[in-house]
Amino acid sequence: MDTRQALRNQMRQQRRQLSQLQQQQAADKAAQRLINYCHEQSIKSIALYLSFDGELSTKTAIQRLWQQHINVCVPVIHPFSKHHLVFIEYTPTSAMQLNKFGIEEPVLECHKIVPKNELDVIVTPLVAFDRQGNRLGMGGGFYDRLLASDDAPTAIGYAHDVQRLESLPVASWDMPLPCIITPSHTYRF
Ligand SMILES: Nc1nc2c(c(=O)[nH]1)N(C=O)[C@@H](CNc1ccc(C(=O)N[C@@H](CCC(=O)O)C(=O)O)cc1)CN2
Ligand SMILES: Nc1ncnc2c1ncn2[C@@H]1O[C@H](COP(=O)(O)OP(=O)(O)OP(=O)(O)O)[C@@H](O)[C@H]1O
Repeated sequence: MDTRQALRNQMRQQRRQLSQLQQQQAADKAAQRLINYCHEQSIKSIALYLSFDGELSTKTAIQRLWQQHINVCVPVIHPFSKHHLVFIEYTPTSAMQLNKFGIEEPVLECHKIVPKNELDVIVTPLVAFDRQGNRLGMGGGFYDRLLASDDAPTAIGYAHDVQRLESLPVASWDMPLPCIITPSHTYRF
């Protein structure tokens, strides 16, 4: 198994071991940091992910973004373009289903698709990050592909503190992040 895959397994296990209480407290603290970031950057439209596999929960953040009338979108796995995502408007009344990975996503309705260049920021999930802002994801290359195009908006990371490492093995296609929010820090790179 290569180093990146070994690291993924190890870091995914770490975040899954956090208790429900730790998860809840982490989600609340990170949400406050994300709201501050959105105010500072005058964000009106934001993409987040819907958490699974011990990821830092976005639930509190999404509730608060809705209260502030910021448009929230979440990724849906593209039905036929392999390893691509589309972003769909997400509201308290969205009809939901599970995708092939067991992650919640809104039912894909074309008129709810938001082109990525209409988003002010994309909050990416990650498995690990390092002191330079490098990001290791689940291994599908979904976010790397998305962020490689010229019209992609700023992407920031959202993760537990335990997902931080000194340094990550970097691949040529990896897109480093300018900002990563954890429950206890807002890192700028
Ligand atoms: N919450 C969330 N949503 C997301 C992502 C994410 O990382 N987090 N993704 C970010 O890219 C995309 C999904 N990417 C994924 C890539 C691999 C696996 C996964 O569980 N792989 C299994 C093997 C599964 C299989 O082959 O059927 C594994 O590694 O154990 C899950 C999601 C889109 N949505
Ligand atoms: N911009 C791109 N264009 C085409 N293929 C890409 C691009 N970026 C990554 N890939 C491919 O995607 C695969 C997975 O990449 P990688 O292991 O870096 O994913 P990841 O960052 O962990 O996952 P994700 O971005 O989904 O969270 C690699 O085999 C790589 O070749």
